[in-house]
Formats: sequence, structure tokens, C-alpha cells
Amino acid sequence: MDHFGYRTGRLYAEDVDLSEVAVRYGTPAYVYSRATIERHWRAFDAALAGVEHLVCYAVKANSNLAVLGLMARLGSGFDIVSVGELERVLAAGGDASKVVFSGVGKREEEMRRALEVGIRCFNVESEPELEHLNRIAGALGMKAPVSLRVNPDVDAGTHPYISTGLKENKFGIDIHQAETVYVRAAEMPHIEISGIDCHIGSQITEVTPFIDALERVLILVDRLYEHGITINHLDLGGGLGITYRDEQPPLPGDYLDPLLKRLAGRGLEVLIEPGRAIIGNAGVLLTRIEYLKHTEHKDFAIVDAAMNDLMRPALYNAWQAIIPVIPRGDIPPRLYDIVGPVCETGDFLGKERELALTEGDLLAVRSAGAYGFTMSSNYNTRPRPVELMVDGDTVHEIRPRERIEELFARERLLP
Ligand SMILES: Cc1ncc(COP(=O)(O)O)c(C=O)c1O
Ligand SMILES: N[C@@H](CCCC[NH3+])C(=O)O
Repeated sequence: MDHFGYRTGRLYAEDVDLSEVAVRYGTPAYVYSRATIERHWRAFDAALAGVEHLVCYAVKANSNLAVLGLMARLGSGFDIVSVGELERVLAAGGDASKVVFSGVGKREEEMRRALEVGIRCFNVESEPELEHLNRIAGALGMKAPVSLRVNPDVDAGTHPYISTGLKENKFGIDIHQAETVYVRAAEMPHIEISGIDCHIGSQITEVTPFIDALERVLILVDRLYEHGITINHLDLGGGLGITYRDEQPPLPGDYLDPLLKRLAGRGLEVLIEPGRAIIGNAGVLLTRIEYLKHTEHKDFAIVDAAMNDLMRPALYNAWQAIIPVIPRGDIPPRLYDIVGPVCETGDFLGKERELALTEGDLLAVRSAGAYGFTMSSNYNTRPRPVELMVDGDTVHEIRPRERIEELFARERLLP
């Protein structure tokens, strides 16, 4: 459930008319809804209310400081993959002791900074990384809290580019090797084993892969007890999908209940790392039609947003709903490819969409809150869009549109 919908023939975010937003702030523009973000976060938190838990929002999904600040005020934890994300969390008022650090390639300075600020846990993804962390923590005279991210070899049934829990993926430690690595970790003087972590992929719309992964992880937990290794927390990762088109992913409670049942009586704290399911449907990308181009074979709506602003369609052939901000009934619909101005054939936001359009009309690309702005670029020297947060009837400009001069301000001519 989100807070976007039509009122008197116009698309609103909460109590704000998006056609007015487009006039005031220009297009393209990312618009997020605070009420939607908070509702989604609370749904995860409530689903875990019966156990000790921490919802660690996956910062990569949308890392604007205003978004992170909302999470911090809700008491959220954070899943980060770089020191850059860590600094954002801290700048937004996030609590370092609620941060978990994932990622296959953590650099030395990143580990050091994370240790210094006292993060909750490192999700270690390989044995060399573990050894490295042990050395760095030792040099600082500290112990690093660790969970190993295990790769359970489970098919998450998602796009191959966003599946992470298959044995051929680069992520995590093969579940069959994890026992040995845990035993080694237990012998390392500057490593403190805290938990076990498992993230199998993104945009997962069934519960079964999560259950399969958990069952494999629990076998490992039992074997670790036999070695005298105690696990305090279980990090179930993120990955719950959203409705882009007609997918019907489980609600947070329906996804977590069967997992909690399998954990009953174990006394493990539960961590989760949702990103997309919190922020994905809490954002839209507003764009205006520059030209309608009719060829013998196709009709194109050329809009002012492009693949550099929203990369998912080009990168994954992802389908995201594209709807008019002010639907019109005065002309018949046609099948349009909605394309941007970038010089790439892959620069499309949607293909073969049935829409009634004229030049100057506004469109909203839905489900753009997650992996939208964070994956954007300046390709073709295009300033990235303004980001706006709607809160009731108020609009906050949470990142102004970039200015062209800023894009090359750090570059230098040769002498
Ligand atoms: C380690 C880790 N945790 C959490 C997430 C968040 O995933 P999602 O946005 O699908 O919930 C990701 C991204 O897939 C990830 O790599
Ligand atoms: N960027 C991907 C999700 C990747 C998740 C990161 N592990 C998407 O837009 O669907």
C-alpha cells in the first residue's frame, strides 16, 4: 500500500498534486512519499515484534540523507556496502551500533573506519577478508564483531543479475565451507563471532527460497554448536520483492512468519536487510514529454528523463509502470515506446505502452524509489534530477537538481 493515487483527475503523492510539483521544481524529478516509507518500515518492524530484532534498511536502495534520517528516527539499523554509505548514515543521525557492513571487497580503510565508529557487525564474505579484518582489528587493539555471509546455493527465482545466493555468484562463503571458516574464525584473536548472515537476491516474490535458505543455514548453526561456537543473531538479508506489474509478493508478515516459526525456541536475535520493499513503491520519477515521433514502424514518446536517471529498464529490461499525471480522454491511446534523449538504443523507460499523449504531457514512472537515483549517472553530461520528499501537503527539496557547471567543476585542463 502506497500513498500515490488520482484525485479529481490528477496524480497525487499524499496531499500534493504532482502536476504542480513538476511546474514548481521542473522535470525530471524524483518524488518520494514519507508516509509510504514509514508505513513500509513499520510493517517489517511489526512483523518481527515477537522476537528480539533489528530492521537494517539497505542503504544502497536509496541513500538520500533525508531518507536515512527518517529511518534513523524510526530507530532503524542500516545495511551498508561501503564507507561512503557509512558516512551517509552517520551524517543522517544513524546509530553506528546498528550498522551491518556487507560487501565482497571491503578495503582496509573502510574496515578501520567501521571499527573506529563501532559498527554492529561485519558480514564477512570470504576467508581472506576474515584474515584481513583480524589483522586490522588487531592493529587497533580491538575485536571485530563478525557474521559470515553464507551462500546457501538456493535459486531465488529472480533476474540473474540480481540473484546472489547461487554457488556461481561472487557473494558469500559456500555453505559447505562455512563450518571450517567459522572454526578458523573462532581461533582468530581479534574476531568475535556474533552471527550468521544470508542474503540470496533481490525482487524475490515467493517465500519458498527464503525458507530453503534458512533451513540450510540452521543445519550449519547446529553444527557450529557442536564445535562450541555460539551464534547470537541470524541476519536473513533483504530481497523481498514489490509489485512492479502483476507480481504478488508476500506482505512482510507473510514472508517473515514462516521463517520465525522455524526459529522458534532458538533465542536468536533476528536481523533483516530490506531495501526495495521499503522504498521501491514510495517513489516516482516525473518526466515531461518533449516530442512525439511517429515512424512507419513505431510511435515514440521522447521524454526528458533517460537511462542515466533510471537505469533499471536498460540494465535488466525491468518493467516499471508509466502513467499519465493528468490522464486525458480527448485523444485515442496509441502504443508508445517511452524513450529518453541519451545516445543509446537501450535508452528506454518502457516499451509498447498504451497511452493517450500529447507533447508537454507529464508522465510518472512508478516504483522508482529503490535503485533509481542511487544508480543514476551523469552520462551524456546530464545533471541528475531533483529529489523531493512529500510529507502530507508539504514538499521538501531533499537534493536540488544538479547544475551543469557542477558536473565538470572538478576537472582540469592540461597546462
Ligand atoms: C547484502 C544485501 N543486503 C540487502 C540488500 C537489499 O535487497 P533488497 O533491496 O532486495 O531488499 C541487498 C541487495 O540486494 C544486498 O546485497
Ligand atoms: N539494483 C538492483 C537490485 C540489486 C540489489 C543489490 N544487491 C535492482 O534495481 O533491481
